[in-house]
Amino acid sequence: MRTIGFAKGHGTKNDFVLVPALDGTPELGPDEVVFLADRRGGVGGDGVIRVVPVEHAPEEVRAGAGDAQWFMDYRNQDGSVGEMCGNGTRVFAKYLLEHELAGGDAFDIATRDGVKRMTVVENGFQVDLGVWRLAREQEAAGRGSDSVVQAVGMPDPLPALSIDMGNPHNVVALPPEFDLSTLDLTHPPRVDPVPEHGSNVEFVRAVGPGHIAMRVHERGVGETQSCGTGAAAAVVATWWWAGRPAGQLDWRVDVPGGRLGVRLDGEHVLLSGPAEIVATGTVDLPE
Ligand SMILES: N[C@@H](CCC[C@H](N)C(=O)O)C(=O)O
Repeated sequence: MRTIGFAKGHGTKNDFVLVPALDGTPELGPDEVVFLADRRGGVGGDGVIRVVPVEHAPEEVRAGAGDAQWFMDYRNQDGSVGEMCGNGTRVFAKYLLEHELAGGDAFDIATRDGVKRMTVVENGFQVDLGVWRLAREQEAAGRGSDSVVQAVGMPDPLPALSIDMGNPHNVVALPPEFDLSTLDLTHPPRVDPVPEHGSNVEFVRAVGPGHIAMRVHERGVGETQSCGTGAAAAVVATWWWAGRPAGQLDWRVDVPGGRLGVRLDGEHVLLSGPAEIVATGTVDLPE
């Protein structure tokens, strides 16, 4: 039996099991990730994050790590690898500071989507998520959308926009009067065309100027209380559909687990919000 240390944390209730791997171990296979993320038989979380010194990161991460000292090795609840996790970066940063593995008001962390700059801010952390991209620019520019999404509780399939935030998203806008709580996200939404590598899907409703509400169905997880890269994609899509207004660069995003801030800074997207570590302990991995 292998006994490992863990911490449990969340960012707007998008929750993670953090596993310190300070000498590069433990490695975790998909079954061990599924066990740790299991809310009944394991610790429980939307994802599992290993805290890995960059020198023990995979070669492709090390090559682009710059000055970053730590690699956020993120896995989804189903054991699959995710390139990026916006809420995860803040919880990871909180863990590093609490354990004096990082210091100061700003530092870099390495992810599978490159280096992310973390800054301590009043309500938690801000992360520079990097440059957003339309996944199918020509098609989106022509039609205003490039895919169609249908979920249980939506009267009809609706056009959506595929956005690359380092990981894949499809954002669908619902009418402002639509009650998001009527969606049934226990069933995965259908996205057409079917994304080659799967997709996170955001259901968005405008609340007011610079203010949206959303629910999200995450690839490899199911519905979560929050998704940082999803909030960023939702803002980008809403702003893009609105004709890219220069005066509307700061956004609030209400998610079931709380509120996130998103700032559009040139082509970069900055995400801010809280991060909490709520427990630490040890756990025995099954044989
Ligand atoms: N919750 C995350 C995104 C986690 C990864 C996602 N499920 C994927 O597979 O792309 C966030 O806060 O960004």
